[in-house]
Amino acid sequence: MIEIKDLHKSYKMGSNSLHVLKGLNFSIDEGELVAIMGSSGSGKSTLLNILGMLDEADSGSYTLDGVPIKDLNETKAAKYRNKFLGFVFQSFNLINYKSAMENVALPLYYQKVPRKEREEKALKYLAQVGLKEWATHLPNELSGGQKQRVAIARAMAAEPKVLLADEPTGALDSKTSYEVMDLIQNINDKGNTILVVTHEEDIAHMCKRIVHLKDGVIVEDKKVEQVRAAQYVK
Ligand SMILES: Nc1ncnc2c1ncn2[C@@H]1O[C@H](COP(=O)(O)OP(=O)(O)OP(=O)(O)O)[C@@H](O)[C@H]1O
Repeated sequence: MIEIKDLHKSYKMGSNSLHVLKGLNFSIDEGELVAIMGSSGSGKSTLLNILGMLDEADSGSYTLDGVPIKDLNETKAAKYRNKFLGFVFQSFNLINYKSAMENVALPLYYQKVPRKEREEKALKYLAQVGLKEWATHLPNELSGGQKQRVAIARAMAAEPKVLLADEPTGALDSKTSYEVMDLIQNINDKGNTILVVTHEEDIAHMCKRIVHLKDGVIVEDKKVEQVRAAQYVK
């Protein structure tokens, strides 16, 4: 599903350059649930932004579902991104003046899905994250965990093959974090490929594989022998 080879990324800072990703290699198969771990500044978000086609590497290759990303022009890249990738962020990124249902329906609006169909779909995805009865509520009437579940429903409504989650539990207490990870494990069980950036060990151990970044290089890439079921950690 995802293959990167010798990926490099630097940021220019005046006359200096900060080499953030230093030749990363890995491949991720369809249906994997992978944690990307590392301390602050190790390059996790930079990597996720490149995988999410929100940023480009300086060199190396990135192939998504068999297509080399470099070969796509801007329009094709945007279409490809919308089709294949869903995003979840630490700060939820919901639109405050839109209801939970309208937030979930938003990607469908951009896909030009007719109104009735997108409302039905939005309700279906809200129901899947256990929030159907909250459909008409605004984000500020929801708890942090509920907001993140709306954000996950919104990402899933576009039916992406790959879900990229950047610190999805970073703003949540432990109990709520586990509820969100339980949802992520359930979505993965249905076949979606999911990458979760985290710096929390216990969250990483709820994934099936951990890729550990340090100073822009992969220092460890291991299968989790006993994946923790988030459902039972309360
Ligand atoms: N747009 C940018 N311009 C300049 N430097 C940047 C930019 N984005 C990130 N950096 C720097 O690149 C390094 C890696 O940042 P990145 O956000 O990828 O790390 P991270 O592992 O996700 O960190 P955190 O856990 O704190 O979010 C950091 O030193 C950061 O300051």
